[in-house]
Amino acid sequence: MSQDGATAMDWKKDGQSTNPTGNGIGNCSRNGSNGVVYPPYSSHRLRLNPSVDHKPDNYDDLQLDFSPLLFSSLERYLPPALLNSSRDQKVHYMREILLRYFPEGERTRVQKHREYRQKIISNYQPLHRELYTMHAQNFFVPSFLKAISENSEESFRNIMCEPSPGVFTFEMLQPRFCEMLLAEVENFERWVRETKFRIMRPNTMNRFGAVLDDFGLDAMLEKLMEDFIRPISRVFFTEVGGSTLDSHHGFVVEYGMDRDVDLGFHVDDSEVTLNVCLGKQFSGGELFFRGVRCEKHVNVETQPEEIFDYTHAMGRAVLHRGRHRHGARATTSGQRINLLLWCRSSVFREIRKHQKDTSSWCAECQRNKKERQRQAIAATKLELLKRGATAI
Ligand SMILES: O=C(O)CCC(=O)C(=O)O
Ligand SMILES: [Fe+2]
Repeated sequence: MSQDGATAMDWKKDGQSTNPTGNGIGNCSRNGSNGVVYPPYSSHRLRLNPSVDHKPDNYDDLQLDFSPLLFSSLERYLPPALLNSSRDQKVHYMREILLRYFPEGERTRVQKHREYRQKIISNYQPLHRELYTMHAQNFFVPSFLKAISENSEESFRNIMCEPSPGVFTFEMLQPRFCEMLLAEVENFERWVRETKFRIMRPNTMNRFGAVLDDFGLDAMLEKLMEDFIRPISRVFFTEVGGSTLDSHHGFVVEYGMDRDVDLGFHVDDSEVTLNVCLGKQFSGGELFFRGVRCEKHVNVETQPEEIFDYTHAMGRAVLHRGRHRHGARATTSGQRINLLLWCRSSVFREIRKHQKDTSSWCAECQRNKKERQRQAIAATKLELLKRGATAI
């Protein structure tokens, strides 16, 4: 695939797709982008600040399509005139708002995915149960633990290299953890083969690999994001929602002779991506980076200073923005397995729908902005010179 045509790597979540295509410029998976029809525009609004003294109704006894707790929590944000109206009126008003954010098609898809996970979890026997809850001392190397506990830009910089702007690399996982996770993945794949269970692959560009969240590792990986990746992202990736990361997609990718060979040029469906090599023995498989781009500029040419290649090493992490265009070269011998954690911020995604200026992180937007400023200054100078000349 050409390195000036980056694919937006999607994350198929419905479990039914068996023919992923990584071709062409796709769209990131978001609310509203899956052919979902929104209810017509409505003037229903919530207040910015809650009425803290208001005691919300209880909705437990109603047959609702959203959690009763959601209604009780939302009630405090209703316009004051509605606070004392009937429960039915309030439900009607709040439901219409909720549907705008979480339409029916999306809810059905989430429900199906929940059932798919449940089916796996109730049948699959884990090999290493200690992987399923966060044991930081056993998982991470001491330098990483120290940097996280000190929780400052300085402590992070002490353990990190930034070989190219926005690409951070650091020692992270203990060899024993890597070995155990590899064994767990192998165990899961054996179970899949034996039971002929049809599993979903991690995204639209991988034919191999497994979604760790789907066989019980989601709680541990959520903790990994919240307690370890978010503090770092808060410092280095604030402008893409680094401090508000609130969901993740955790998976492994596998390359080798009887696996995927390489990975085309793409952007991830994430705000921040953590990529850690778990092993095993391999050659090749370098990651190549080619600059950060917004949707509009995803295929704009690479500047020489944006070219950066990275060689994976077991236990070493790479952290980058999801919109940092990248790909993986062919793994020429052996087998390479990497742990990927795509971290997302719902707040950032919501804000992005309304705020079009992406010059704080898209390198091309930044270049265009600087060029406009340069031209404006040049035009002002010329104007001043002309005025000076006519005044003489
Ligand atoms: O193979 C790799 O190391 C890169 C994987 C990757 O970029 C992805 O899965 O999003
Ligand atoms: Fe990626």
